[in-house]
Amino acid sequence: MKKVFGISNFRLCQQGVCNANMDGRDVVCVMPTGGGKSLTYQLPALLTPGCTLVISPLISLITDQILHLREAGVEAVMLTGGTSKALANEIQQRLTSMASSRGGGQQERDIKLCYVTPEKIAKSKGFMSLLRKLVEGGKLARIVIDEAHCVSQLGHDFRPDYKKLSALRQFFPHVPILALSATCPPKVLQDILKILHMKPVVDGKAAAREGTIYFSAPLYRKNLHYSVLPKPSSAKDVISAMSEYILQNHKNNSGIVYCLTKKDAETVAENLQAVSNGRIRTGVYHADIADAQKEGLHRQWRQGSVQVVCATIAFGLGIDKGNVRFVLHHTKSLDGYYQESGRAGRDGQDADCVLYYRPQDATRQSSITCTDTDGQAKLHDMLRFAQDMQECRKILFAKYFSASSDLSMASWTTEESSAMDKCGHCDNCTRAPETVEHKDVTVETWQLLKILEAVDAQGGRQTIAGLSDLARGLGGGSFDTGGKRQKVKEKVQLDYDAVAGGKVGLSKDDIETLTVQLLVSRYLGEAFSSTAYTVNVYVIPGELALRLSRFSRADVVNGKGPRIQCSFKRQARKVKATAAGTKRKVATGNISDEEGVPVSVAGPSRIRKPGVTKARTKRQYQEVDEEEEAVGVEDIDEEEDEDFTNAIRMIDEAEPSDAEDDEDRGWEYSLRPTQGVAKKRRVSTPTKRPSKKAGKQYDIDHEVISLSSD
Ligand SMILES: Nc1ncnc2c1ncn2[C@@H]1O[C@H](COP(=O)(O)OP(=O)(O)OP(=O)(O)O)[C@@H](O)[C@H]1O
Repeated sequence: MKKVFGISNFRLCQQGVCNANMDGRDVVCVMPTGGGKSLTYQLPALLTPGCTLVISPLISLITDQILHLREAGVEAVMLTGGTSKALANEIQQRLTSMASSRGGGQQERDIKLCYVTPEKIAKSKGFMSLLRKLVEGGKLARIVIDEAHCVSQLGHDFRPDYKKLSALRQFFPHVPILALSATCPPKVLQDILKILHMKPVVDGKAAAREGTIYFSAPLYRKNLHYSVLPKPSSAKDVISAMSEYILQNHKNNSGIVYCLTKKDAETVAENLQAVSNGRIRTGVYHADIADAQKEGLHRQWRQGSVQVVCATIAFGLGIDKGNVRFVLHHTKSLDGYYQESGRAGRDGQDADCVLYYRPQDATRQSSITCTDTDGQAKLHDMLRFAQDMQECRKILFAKYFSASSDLSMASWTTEESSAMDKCGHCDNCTRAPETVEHKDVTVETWQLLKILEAVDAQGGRQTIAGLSDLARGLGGGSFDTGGKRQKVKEKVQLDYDAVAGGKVGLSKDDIETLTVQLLVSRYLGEAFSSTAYTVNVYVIPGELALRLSRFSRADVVNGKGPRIQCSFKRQARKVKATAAGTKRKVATGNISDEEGVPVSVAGPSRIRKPGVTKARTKRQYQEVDEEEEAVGVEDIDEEEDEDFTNAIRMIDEAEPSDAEDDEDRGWEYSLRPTQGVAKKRRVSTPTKRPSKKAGKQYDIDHEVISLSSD
């Protein structure tokens, strides 16, 4: 370990996993991203005769591992769709000669680790035939399945070809399997065992000879400092904020900016470099970037000639660079935020994981996930997390994962602290008290509900931003009837006193923050209107609205009905946002300035009017290994072939149909670019009345309407 990998001590459960591996056991090992899973098979691979087969989901991940191993002088190879035919033939010849060589010892030229993508197992009969020869020659030491949660549809990264890995145990029943993952809730664990035909888990302390040993390490990484920063409304200002953040806090540090779409990644990379006058050197990484370019960028980033990689999710699994000091995110799912933040601080040193958020993100994301109930629930989890200015981020993650994935709270317990102990170093733990105002906003909530009821009664509807403006009396206090009842849209004057006992006395930002809180707590709901061009998101009274709106204003003022509390961000003296790149006080107190005065980790709270945005996103694994049949082994065993084809067919048939052709998985929503249309052009009038039920989709496909981000 010291000589080859330069590592002096084992981390977490590495030693146990290595030992179990050397004992030829089936093992499932769950360690956080960056925990050190690779060592758990790379070290045993060097210490046992034969070749260790590693199945890994992405070419980028494999390339990275090969790079490391070659640097360490380890005989490691990869066989993927991108491997040239000549090289593939050479590798296969080496493996074939290993298979036929006598004796159990090791030869100098033996391939110790062979990395493949799952497609190789699923589709290449020749390769399976070669594996069989290795097994017959006693030269297949173990099979490692990295990111093993990809076999399960219950996990967040299901990949159809992973399911076909069940053929491995069928064909090679005596080769030990090591399944590795960073996120593996109990249901997913059961799925992994079932699909890979691994034996049931046995007690690790008194492990019977047969059975899988399960190792898990705490998910909490204390060197990662989570924070949510306010995101400006215009794309240009977001770039400026990021540039400022990087130059102030991480001027000479490597980092990643995760973006929702490929286009976003390109724009952010270009603009970040431009806005910083070239001081921040950026690169772009997404599925459409050519492999050679990806490798080049990865190399430059590792060497430090590129400082920041602006990337989609494609730049993720297995990216191993120790000194990543910051990871910035646009709003996305909590799972994604957690997973991708794991790229930071893998060397154990402090790193910042920043989420840029503004309440208006609710609208953009909602328009993407409107047809997907699961997606909507996840969005609300994210909004709750982002808006929370009190609870420790570590505890929020622990609660979220234990609820959403049945991960036990104990997964967050470490030797030093329990899962429910505050981390003491996230933004909420270090927030200066004067930068947050906790307020009873029951009356304001009642007013908003009453205003929405009045708008709804006139057939109108309001976006988050529109409601905020209307509630404060902007635009002369009038609203559009929306043309849902009448053929022609009309402006109607809102009688504030009669409807809501006056205008709402909160700022625009505060109303937007409150609106999002009311959305996630179901006092408000969302309605979507799809047009040929976009999906618009409106707020409507939610399923709990009547609990409050049935009372009169006087009753509410006098304490009747539920009480609504909300936290609002307040302006504080501007300081460096977080401190992984600067001084950090990792303690229970607040961050202090030079004079010891507590200061905020939050930026300015003012949020400007949103511009036009496009709602498009695409999830994950664009980098699927397409070609597999091309790698030719001349002497394919026909009988084996047939068995193999049958086995794969049976697995295929057992799969639910929705997983079949889902190579570029996940959900996708595309939006045609919209111009800043100033005026509404009415083609016809929709006939349906809006429902008060949350989530109702209006049928206005035939209407052409003007578009804004909301
Ligand atoms: N015991 C150790 N001591 C010090 N550094 C270690 C140790 N084990 C692993 N590392 C280093 O930690 C980094 C992360 O390791 P590795 O890539 O194996 O993580 P991982 O668990 O596979 O993460 P991911 O899930 O993101 O792929 C590597 O740079 C590795 O060299």
